[in-house]
Amino acid sequence: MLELRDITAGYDRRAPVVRGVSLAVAPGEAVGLLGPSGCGKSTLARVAALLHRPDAGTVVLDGTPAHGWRHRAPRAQRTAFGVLFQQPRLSADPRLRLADVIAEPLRATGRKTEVANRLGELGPLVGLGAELLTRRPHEVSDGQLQRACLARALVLRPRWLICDEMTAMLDASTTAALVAVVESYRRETGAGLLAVGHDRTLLERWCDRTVSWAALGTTTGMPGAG
Ligand SMILES: Nc1ncnc2c1ncn2[C@@H]1O[C@H](COP(=O)(O)OP(=O)(O)OP(=O)(O)O)[C@@H](O)[C@H]1O
Repeated sequence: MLELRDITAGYDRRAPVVRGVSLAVAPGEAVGLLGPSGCGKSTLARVAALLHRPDAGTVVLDGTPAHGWRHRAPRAQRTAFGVLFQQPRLSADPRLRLADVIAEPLRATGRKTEVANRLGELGPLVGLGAELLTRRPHEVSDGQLQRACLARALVLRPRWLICDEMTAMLDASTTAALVAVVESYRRETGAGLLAVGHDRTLLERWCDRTVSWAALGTTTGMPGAG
């Protein structure tokens, strides 16, 4: 179970963007979080993935409260998450070939020996052929780069996927392809999903249940901003 308990978070302690929000995702469950631009969804998604320390509240992973954030999170907790962001160009090192973007988490956790195998599995799964895997981010489209970022998110076989507007800049067919990859991974592994976005149709079709930001708690959300 991934539990967010009474989370308050933001960038200025005097004016948090997330206030007293609670949300739980059961193992294998897909939860959509729907809200307007600027309300704080991404901030909450980053808290859930242990990438942003909340000002107050607790993230509980399978009964164990998280204490460290980012690189200070225990490896077992950090690697339990695969995270996919809206803008792949901000999250992929521009100097790396796509194969190395995908393999980065394996190398960072001392699992170099698995690189060739995992690339052989994940490249075809996300629709990236051998030639594309040799290119750098500036030599591929946003959709191709997002496919690589999805493969990177899956490479350590996470128990939880956090997708923050992962398809916002993609066309309908790439969106469908990436959602299908996530769903086949979840069927195979039983991973849970928190998908954040503002596209109600997509989230309702994709997820077991969809909650709206307004129903989650008291926030200082700024509808229409951002
Ligand atoms: N690094 C930051 N420093 C300061 N303020 C930030 C930072 N990141 C986000 N914010 C502010 O926090 C608020 C919530 O941002 P957040 O990205 O969580 O919203 P969101 O609901 O995901 O929006 P969108 O759908 O537009 O991505 C916004 O008002 C935003 O300007």
